[in-house]
Amino acid sequence: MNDAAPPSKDPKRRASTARRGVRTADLPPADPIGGVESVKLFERAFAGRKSALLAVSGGADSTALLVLAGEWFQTGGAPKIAVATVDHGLREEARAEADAVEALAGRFGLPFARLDGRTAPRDTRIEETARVSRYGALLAHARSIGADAVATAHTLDDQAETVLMRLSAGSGPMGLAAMRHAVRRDGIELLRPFLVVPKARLVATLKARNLGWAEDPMNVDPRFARARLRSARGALEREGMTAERLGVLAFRMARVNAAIEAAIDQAAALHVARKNGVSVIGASAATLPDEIKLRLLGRVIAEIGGVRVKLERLERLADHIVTKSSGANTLAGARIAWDSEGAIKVSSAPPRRERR
Ligand SMILES: Nc1ncnc2c1ncn2[C@@H]1O[C@H](COP(=O)(O)OP(=O)(O)OP(=O)(O)O)[C@@H](O)[C@H]1O
Repeated sequence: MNDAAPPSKDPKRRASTARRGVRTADLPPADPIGGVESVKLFERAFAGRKSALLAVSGGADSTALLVLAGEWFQTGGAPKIAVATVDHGLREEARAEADAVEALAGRFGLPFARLDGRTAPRDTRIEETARVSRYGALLAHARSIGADAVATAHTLDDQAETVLMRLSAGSGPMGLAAMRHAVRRDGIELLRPFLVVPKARLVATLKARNLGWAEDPMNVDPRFARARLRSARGALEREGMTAERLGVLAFRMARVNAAIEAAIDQAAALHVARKNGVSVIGASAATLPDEIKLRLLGRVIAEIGGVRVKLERLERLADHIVTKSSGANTLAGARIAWDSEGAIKVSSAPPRRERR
C-alpha cells in the first residue's frame, strides 16, 4: 500500500513511491469527504437496500468507499455490509493488497471475501476480460451471501474518462450518458455512490486519516487507451474540458436518452407486432424520426438475438434497408428481413455452422 507519509530519503524507495504514485501525484489539494456528506451520499445510493457488497480493489477510491461505508456502518444506520476483493491473478502484489483490504474491513467488523477472477495474462483485451470476470465474481458472491446490491467506487473522474472514451469512439446519446448511478444486473443492483465525487476528495479523505492505498500500474500503462486518455486529461482541463463539465454532459445525455427510450416504448407499442418469437416492425414506423426508428430496430434485434447491436452496425443496416427495397441480413443472433412495403421482420438467426 502507498501511504500518505512524506517522501522517503532513500532514493530507491523514493523512486518506487513516485512510480506507484503517478496516478494520484498530480491531483489538486481537495477537501476530505465529511461524515454528514458521506452518509447523505450513501443514504441516497443505498435507499431501500437491505444488504450490500462493497467491491474494493485496494486502490484509493475503493479504499475510501470501504472506510466511509465502514464508519457509516459503525453508527448503526447502515444496511448490512460485506466486502470483497477480486484477485485476477495478474500481479504479484495482488495478494498483499487483498490482505490489506481484509485487515481494513476487519477494523470495521465487516465480513471479507477474496474472490477468484483469474484472467489469462496474454489476453489482448485484458481490461475488458478482467472487468467481465470481476462483475461475474462479484454478482455471484453477492447472490451467495444474500446481498441485493454491489457498490463500486467509480468517481467523477472515471465518469469523465468514460465520456472521453465514448467521444473518441463517436458514440451517440446512449454512450455519452456514460455510467449510471444505479443499474440492475441479473437481479442485483449495481450502485455507484461516488459518481459525482472527484477522486481528489477521496484521496484527501484517506490522507486525512493517514491511511494508505495501492496503485495499480495498469492505470498508467500507456498500452491501455484509458490510461493514455488519463494522461491527456491535464491538457483537456486547461481547455475547459473539466471532469465536472464532462460529468454534466453525461448527466444531460442521460436525460436525452431517457426521453428517447420513452419515445421508443411508445413506438414499440404502436408499430411492433410480436408473435411466436418473431417481431414485425410495421411499415407505419417509416414516419417515425430517424433516431427513434433506428433505436427501435436495435431494441427489437436485441430482444430476439439477446445481444445489443453496436450503433455503427445498426446504422449500416438501416442504410441498407433504405437503399435496397427488399432483402435480408443476419446481425447479433437475429435475422432481419424487409419487404418492399416497408415492413421489417426480425426472427432468431439459425446457429452458425462450425467451420472445419
Ligand atoms: N479487483 C477488484 N476487486 C474488487 N473490486 C474492484 C476491483 N477492481 C475494481 N473494482 C471496483 O470497480 C471500481 C472501478 O474500477 P477501476 O479499475 O476503475 O478502479 P481501480 O483503479 O482498480 O481502483 P480504485 O477505484 O479502488 O482506486 C473500483 O472503484 C472498485 O469498486
